[in-house]
Amino acid sequence: MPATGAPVRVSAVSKHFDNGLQALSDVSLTVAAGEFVSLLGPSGCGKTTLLRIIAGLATPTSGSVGRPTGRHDMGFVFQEPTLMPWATALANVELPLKLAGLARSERRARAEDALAGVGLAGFEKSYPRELSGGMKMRVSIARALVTQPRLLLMDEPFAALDEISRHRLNLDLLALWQQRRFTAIFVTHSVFESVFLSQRIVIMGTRPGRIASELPVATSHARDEAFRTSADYVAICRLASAQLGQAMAA
Ligand SMILES: Nc1ncnc2c1ncn2[C@@H]1O[C@H](COP(=O)(O)OP(=O)(O)OP(=O)(O)O)[C@@H](O)[C@H]1O
Repeated sequence: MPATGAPVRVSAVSKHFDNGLQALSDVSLTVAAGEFVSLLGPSGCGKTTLLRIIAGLATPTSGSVGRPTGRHDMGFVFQEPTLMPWATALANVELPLKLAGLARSERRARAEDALAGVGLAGFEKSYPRELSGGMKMRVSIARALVTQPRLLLMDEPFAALDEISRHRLNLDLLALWQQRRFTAIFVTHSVFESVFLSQRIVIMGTRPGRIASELPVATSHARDEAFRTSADYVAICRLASAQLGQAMAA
């Protein structure tokens, strides 16, 4: 039985780098257990810095973060799939379980399940060089989900993919989220992607990086391909674009 999502609370976080640059100013954000939230903003507004602070990969200069603390509670997907080129898809997905000391037979079974969950059954023995960009990203997602994390952090995971692959991965990610209900925080530059995927969009502005506004994606439309051409989608994209424009102008 997969674990359910865990809440995240970011309280008054600021971040100054050693070179004097202030990347984040007084950021507070609560993400409910099982919620899907996008961080949307222009380049340099501190999205990655905020995600790294939430992940515990960077420390805030002031403020605090509450997140699940178990060893396997968090999965991370980066823009680059960061796979080991010398290892098969299966071995790549097994890695977190191997590091955790799971027995070979169990980790193999769980990694096979995770690969099947992202539509890659039959590709267990493939090497990264034999896979398309979209398939490599699927392996990366399977590796992040193989420990059944309660929180999945994603930093522009689909930005380097062609539009068709990106749309397909959007749908597959949503299907995984609907099955497992992990909490998801998704960084993107794309208004369209943020509206398609999330329940709430947190819009960030620059100089210094901060939260400018929040927009609930209020729709009862199913998140399928038809949503992309629905009146709700178009209206919410328009609102998100306007708020992003305001955040960048402020
Ligand atoms: N280690 C660091 N030292 C100094 N400045 C940094 C460091 N890491 C990031 N920055 C700066 O902090 C600011 C925020 O960077 P960050 O990568 O979080 O933004 P972002 O919104 O994720 O941008 P992008 O969308 O381009 O990835 C930028 O001005 C960046 O140059």
